[in-house]
Amino acid sequence: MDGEQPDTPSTDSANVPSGDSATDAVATDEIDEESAEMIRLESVTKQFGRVVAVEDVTLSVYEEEILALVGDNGAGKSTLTGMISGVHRPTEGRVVYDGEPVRFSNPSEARERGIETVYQDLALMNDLDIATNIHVGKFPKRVSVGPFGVIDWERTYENTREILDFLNQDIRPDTEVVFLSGGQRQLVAIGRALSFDPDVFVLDEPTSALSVAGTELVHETMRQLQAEGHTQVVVSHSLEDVFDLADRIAVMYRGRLVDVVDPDETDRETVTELITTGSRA
Ligand SMILES: Nc1ncnc2c1ncn2[C@@H]1O[C@H](COP(=O)(O)OP(=O)(O)OP(=O)(O)O)[C@@H](O)[C@H]1O
Repeated sequence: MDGEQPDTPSTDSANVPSGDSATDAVATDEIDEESAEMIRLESVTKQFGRVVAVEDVTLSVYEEEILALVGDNGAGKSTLTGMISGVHRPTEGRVVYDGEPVRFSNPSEARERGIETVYQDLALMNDLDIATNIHVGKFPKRVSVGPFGVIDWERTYENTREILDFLNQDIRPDTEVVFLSGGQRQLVAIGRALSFDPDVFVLDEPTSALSVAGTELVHETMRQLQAEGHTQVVVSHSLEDVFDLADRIAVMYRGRLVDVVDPDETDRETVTELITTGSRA
């Protein structure tokens, strides 16, 4: 807020909040020096009027990693991811994407650069089929006269078949979404994001409403996205999710980033403590 933080932290300090040497030791040790930095949030602050939703957060996201963002209600997770996905602009600080400072005005600009967000409320249209849900707003068109064009349904269904194949779903593209399980619906939402061919996925609570089987389906897909080279930032309330999936866990508390931990070297009690008190016991 007061600009005391340097604008450009060193690579070592780019993953951790300042002022906690124990934290620094954990967070820097686990970074693979070969990993390329995909996103760097540099001292970002976001204020809504008098509310400081995010305060002076510095955090890097590395290529092909799954970074989980956890924190209590109102901790600032959505606001932070919103600054990556173009929903919010930082009040202070900056976002560096693929080595270049960016200032997205809206999610479309982030999408153009390869950042795609999958929201928790899927907003799928139940009575329409999978292909339509995936392509709505961007149907492939056949050559036509005038501004409207004619939808190329053959390509629409072919594209959808390819996406469903990638997702290992043996479902017809013309299946109405109402007939799908919760997990499959979430995969359709991921499939829609996938159709933009992004480098980075920002996933907001992707399994919060799902059964155990649905959760596993989404986890498998996220692992597959990772294997295909995608970078993922996932907001989650579920420590089970986070410990199962994440390469690193970033913990927010009252707008601040309080720690970045390696799930293989941390237990759930420690992360719960960080979420609820902002520090380790
Ligand atoms: N558009 C907004 N206008 C005003 N205040 C906002 C706005 N968006 C978020 N806030 C406030 O900023 C703070 C952080 O909210 P945010 O939604 O980022 O937290 P969160 O960790 O995602 O919470 P949750 O887990 O409940 O979704 C909260 O105090 C919230 O009320």
